[in-house]
Amino acid sequence: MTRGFYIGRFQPYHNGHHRMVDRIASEVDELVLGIGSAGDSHSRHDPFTAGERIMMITKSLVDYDLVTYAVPIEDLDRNSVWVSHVQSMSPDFDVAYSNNPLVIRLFNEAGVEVRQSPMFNREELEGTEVRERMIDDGDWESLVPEPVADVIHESNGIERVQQVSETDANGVQ
Ligand SMILES: Nc1ncnc2c1ncn2[C@@H]1O[C@H](COP(=O)(O)OP(=O)(O)OP(=O)(O)O)[C@@H](O)[C@H]1O
Ligand SMILES: NC(=O)c1ccc[n+]([C@@H]2O[C@H](COP(=O)(O)O)[C@@H](O)[C@H]2O)c1
Repeated sequence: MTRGFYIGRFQPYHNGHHRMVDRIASEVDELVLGIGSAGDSHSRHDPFTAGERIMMITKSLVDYDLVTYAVPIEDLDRNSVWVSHVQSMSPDFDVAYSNNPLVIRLFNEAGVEVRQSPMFNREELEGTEVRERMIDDGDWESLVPEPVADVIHESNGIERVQQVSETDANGVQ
């Protein structure tokens, strides 16, 4: 039995994340999705709450033949103990998945095996691109699994992203 751990901010969970999970699913029996920066929401960089991100992930993975757990992980000011913090919040795992150089370094230093994946269609499948399209009333829905679009509409997410991204009269965010 192998359990994996995949950490990301998932702001929002998009088709690039989904393709990575698809690939991970062929290597593990169970997967923990760590929802990073869990305390952050209502900003241009991090518009969605941990709860909304849990819904996006849970509904997108419902048809997978894989036991999944979504676990919110708040940020710490101390990188050197971050892996212990993650381990204290998550079910035990055998291997971590990430393409983020800091995350890879911290897990490796703590003796945890890390596997990377190729970046899938990174010109479009990037959280920043999805959020920019939301702000510009562009086609963001084709970049996310259908249940993610439903969760975002249900929580009036587009109106929120647009409003928190506005600058005030002085150009300050
Ligand atoms: N298109 C993609 N293909 C494969 N892996 C991806 C893709 N997009 C993101 N990832 C990986 O998924 C993990 C979580 O990514 P994250 O939630 O930061 O998304 P992002 O698209 O990089 O978002 P943002 O633009 O908001 O920083 C990281 O390891 C990241 O490298
Ligand atoms: N010291 C810390 O709190 C610390 C260190 C490394 C990564 N993280 C978090 O892990 C997540 C990594 O995900 P991304 O690959 O999506 O950036 C982010 O939420 C990031 O803030 C936190």
